[in-house]
Amino acid sequence: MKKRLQVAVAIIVNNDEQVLIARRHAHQHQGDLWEFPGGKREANETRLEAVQREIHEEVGLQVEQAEPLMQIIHDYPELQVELDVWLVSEFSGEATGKEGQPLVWCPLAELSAREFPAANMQIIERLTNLYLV
Ligand SMILES: Nc1nc2c([nH]c(=O)n2[C@H]2C[C@H](O)[C@@H](COP(=O)(O)OP(=O)(O)OP(=O)(O)O)O2)c(=O)[nH]1
Ligand SMILES: [Mg+2]
Repeated sequence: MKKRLQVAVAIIVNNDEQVLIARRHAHQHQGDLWEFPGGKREANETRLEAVQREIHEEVGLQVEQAEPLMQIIHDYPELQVELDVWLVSEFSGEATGKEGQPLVWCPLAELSAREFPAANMQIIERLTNLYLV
């Protein structure tokens, strides 16, 4: 059986319609690709707690309010991921790459020009429809 990871992912959009993206380190799974910040949910936490913790740990922001956007199950050759995607409508703090990862506030219209893991295709489509159509 392939391993399945439950991953909390945050779409953080600022007032200039830019989305926070981070570059995954080369040695990580899906390395060198861009991602929406997030990570694996721990056994003792809710989905919301997971996204709040991951965002604080990785980019130093406080998630004040978030709504579930979509869930994606995607099979990579080596593992399966379940992305639990949240739309963060309110946050505080200044984004910094707490794990040394490059961060970019990327204009929504330019997201599709970046390389993301295959599982992210649907997210980018959804965001394009939500904001740009
Ligand atoms: N964070 C994030 N992970 C993604 C995205 N798309 C995608 O396929 N993934 C995959 C890559 C990884 O297999 C998994 C996330 O794991 P992770 O490496 O971020 O987990 P983590 O933050 O808990 O990291 P670690 O403590 O294990 O180093 O989900 C995305 O947009 N954001
Ligand atoms: Mg992570």
